[in-house]
Amino acid sequence: MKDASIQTFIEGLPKTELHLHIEGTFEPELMFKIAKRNHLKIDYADVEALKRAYSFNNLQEFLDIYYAGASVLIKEVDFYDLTWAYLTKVSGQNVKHIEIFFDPQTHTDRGVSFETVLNGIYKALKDGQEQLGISFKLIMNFLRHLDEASAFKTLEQALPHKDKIVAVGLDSSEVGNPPSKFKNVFKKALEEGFLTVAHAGEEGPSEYIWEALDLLMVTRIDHGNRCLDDAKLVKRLAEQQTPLTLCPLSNLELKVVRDLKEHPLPTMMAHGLLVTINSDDPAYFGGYMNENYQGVAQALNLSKPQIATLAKNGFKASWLKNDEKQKYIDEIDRYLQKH
Ligand code: HPA
Ligand SMILES: [Zn+2]
Repeated sequence: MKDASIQTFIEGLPKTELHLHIEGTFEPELMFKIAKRNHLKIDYADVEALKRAYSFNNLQEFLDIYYAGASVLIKEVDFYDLTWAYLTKVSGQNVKHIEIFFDPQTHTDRGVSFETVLNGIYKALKDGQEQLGISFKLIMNFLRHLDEASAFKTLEQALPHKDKIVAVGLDSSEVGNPPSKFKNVFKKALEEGFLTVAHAGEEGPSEYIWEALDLLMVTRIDHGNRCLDDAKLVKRLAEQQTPLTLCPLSNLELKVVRDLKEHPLPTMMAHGLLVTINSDDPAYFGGYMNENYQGVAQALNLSKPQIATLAKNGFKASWLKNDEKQKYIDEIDRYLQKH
């Protein structure tokens, strides 16, 4: 049974989203609509058949379906509609600030121009800021299963758009593609003034988290579950308050955890780590922000103060200015007192 008061508490809480792949918000209904208007075929007969395929044993099985889905995005308006659908969804969940990923190589490798992708996403984000009051930062991810030369080419394409892209990150197939593979391109990105983040320790070992910190100079670790294998690493992350962007429902669906009751979140909180809740690829993993909070709150029996701490961590871990962070943190404290 869901605790109604916890659910209502989560729904009303001001929230951030710091780990979200915009291509992972592609709902089957919209996918079929866009495929149709682009005269493209999807391998599944209908929405229901496609949804039945969303059953994964690991990250790679998910990625294969995720890249196939993204392949019907062709025009700027497609990227706009994708992003706008996400924004309207999370606007209804009281999400106030987002720092989200896009994967240019998924599209440029199919012949879609970098600007088509970027402009569609960016225009929707601007409209979302004006019409829905959601502030945003945009992060460009390199696909780690491709080589560093391809990442360099992508970085070159981003250089005229520093006004729109604030950071670079690293995603896709983790095991066998360590952060060190991309140290030169991240060095160049840092010299160009981009912030850096990286997926590390989702399926890959704790060594990859060390590499992300020491070679890619990341300001946040995306996932980071495996840090708990290494006490020295946990100490470092806690001392530096390096944020971890956790994604509970993603971890469950990709079998990173067997059950949400076994999620490492409480252990991480007990170690003083700055952990945040995020949705990763909500169209594929069965839930947006409220559902991710609700999932861990219920499975781990979290209290309202603990849930409020997670929401405050989201603002602390963001790249908002300090006074903006404080404004939301104060708002959450007042909200907690009233509820
Ligand atoms: O969870 C993820 N991990 C790695 N790459 C990804 N690309 C989309 N989602 C993910
Ligand atoms: Zn991710």
